[in-house]
Order: sequence, then C-alpha cells, then structure tokens
Amino acid sequence: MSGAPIIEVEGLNRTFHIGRHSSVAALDDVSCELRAGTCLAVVGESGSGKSTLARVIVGLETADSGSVRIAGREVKPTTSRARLKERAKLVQMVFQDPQGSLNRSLPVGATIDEMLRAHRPDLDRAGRRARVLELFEEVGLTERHADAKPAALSGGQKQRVAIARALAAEPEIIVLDEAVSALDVSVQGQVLSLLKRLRAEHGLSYLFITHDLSVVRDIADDVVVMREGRIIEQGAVDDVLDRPQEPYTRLLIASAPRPGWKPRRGLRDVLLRSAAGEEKA
Ligand SMILES: Nc1ncnc2c1ncn2[C@@H]1O[C@H](COP(=O)(O)OP(=O)(O)OP(=O)(O)O)[C@@H](O)[C@H]1O
Repeated sequence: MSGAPIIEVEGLNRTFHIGRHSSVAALDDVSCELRAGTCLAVVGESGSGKSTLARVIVGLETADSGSVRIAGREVKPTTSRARLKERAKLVQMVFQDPQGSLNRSLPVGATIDEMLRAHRPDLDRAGRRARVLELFEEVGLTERHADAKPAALSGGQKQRVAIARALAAEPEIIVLDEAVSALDVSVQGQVLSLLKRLRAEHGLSYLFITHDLSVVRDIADDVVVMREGRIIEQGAVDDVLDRPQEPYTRLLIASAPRPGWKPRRGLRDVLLRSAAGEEKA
C-alpha cells in the first residue's frame, strides 16, 4: 500500500567534533518521512548531511538525539547479529561505488550467494544457485555475468549486481546513496529504469540520495532539500522543483546542468558569489 509512512525521521541531530575546538552539525533537527511504495530524494550540496542522514536511518551511524522509525519500530544502532539481520531484511543500502560491496577475488554470483545464505536458510545450494540466476535476470544480467569477477564487469553491470545483492535480502526499502552518480548518462538512464521497474514489481520504497536534480525528476515522488545539516524545503518533486520557495533551492535548480549546458562555474562558486552579494538568488 502506498501512502502510509514506512520511514519516520523526527528531530534528528548529529554533531561531529573535529579536534578540540571545532565541530560540525551534520544533522540539525531533521524530520522527514518516506511513504511506502514511493521514492524520497534527498538533495543538497556536498557536506549538507545527506549521507549522515542515510547512515543514521540504516543504523550505521548514531544520532545525538531524535528518532528513526522503520515500519513503526524505532531503529537504534546495534551490534546484535539478530537485530542487524532483522534490519537488513527491511532496509538494504546501495552505494555509489559497488566495488565496496563486492569481493574482488570472487565471482560476483558468490556475493549474492552469501546474502542468500544469510536471508534464505530455506534454500539449499542448488536452490541458491537458481535464485542467483533469477536475481541476475531481474536486473538484466546473465549467468555469464554471475560467474565473472568484478574486474570483468562495467560500472553499470557492477551497480546492477549491487542492486541484485540488495534484492536478495527481499527488503522493503532500499537506500541508494549516489548510486547512479558515477555512471554515464545513458547507463544511468538504464539503471533508473531498472529501479523503477523493480519498485513497481516488488512494492519497494526508495530513499534516494543524489546531487542530480534531473535524477530526482526522473525517479522521485517527494524531495527534501538539505543545507548545512538542515532541511530547508521539502514536498512533492513537482512543487519543490517547479515552484521552489527557498532562494537556496532556486540556486540549486539554476546551477543544475541541463541538455546543452556548458560548465562555467560550480554550485559552490555560485553560492559564494551569492553570499558575497554579487548575485541575486
Ligand atoms: N565521521 C565523520 N567525522 C567527522 N565529520 C564528519 C563525519 N561524517 C560526516 N562528517 C561531516 O558532516 C558533514 C555532513 O557530511 P555528509 O557526508 O553527511 O554530507 P553529504 O551531503 O553526504 O556530502 P557528499 O555529497 O559530499 O557525500 C560534513 O561537513 C562532513 O565533513
């Protein structure tokens, strides 16, 4: 069912202390929710707190205060294997660099087999092999890819393997942290289409971290805009991107690459000029 919140984030704070005298508020009173069966994008410039939010949500990072509820249950960091497994069944994460979750000395199918061993104790060896091939087919890969080592696959193929690995746990939610950012535009489009199809087929919900607004338009239903640890604007994608209320959101949109766009200066440059009063927001 789509609509009821599957992730509820309330009043999250996380400050990192760097040395004795310096600190950064990576999350400052952050509240948002992901509705079941939908995709929530988190956008903002580098260092705005997007990854910290994702890491707290999946339990890889601790918040100083505030709460995260997934499917109605509060999430707390834990080292308990049973708890971690229970959480992995609900939420899986896909990172920008799929290499990190693949073992370079093993065929990529073996990585999926490992996931199945953890999450599908009902399957024997042959059953797992059949399931590996089924998952590869789901993400547009073949047996040949399953038996290849990561080095023999392209970036897009490796990201498909990372998605298959996430699916192996049969989660309800996938958190994607810049998962398509390293891919070139046509491969990116294919992986986004795949994600959309999988979402429809499996009723998945996505938390999608990206700095790319064209990706947001393509896949997300709702969006939160972060700046310096705070959510400064949130709502339906069309509302926020077509009728932004905040000057910072307008700047993000104005500085986003479009077809035919020639890079002149980066967002940070635009923001610095704006802060210095050289350019109107
Ligand atoms: N483990 C850590 N120790 C110290 N500071 C940290 C740590 N993790 C994050 N930070 C700081 O918290 C702030 C938010 O970082 P975060 O990685 O969440 O931003 P981000 O929006 O995901 O950036 P990017 O798009 O570059 O990945 C940054 O200033 C970062 O330097």
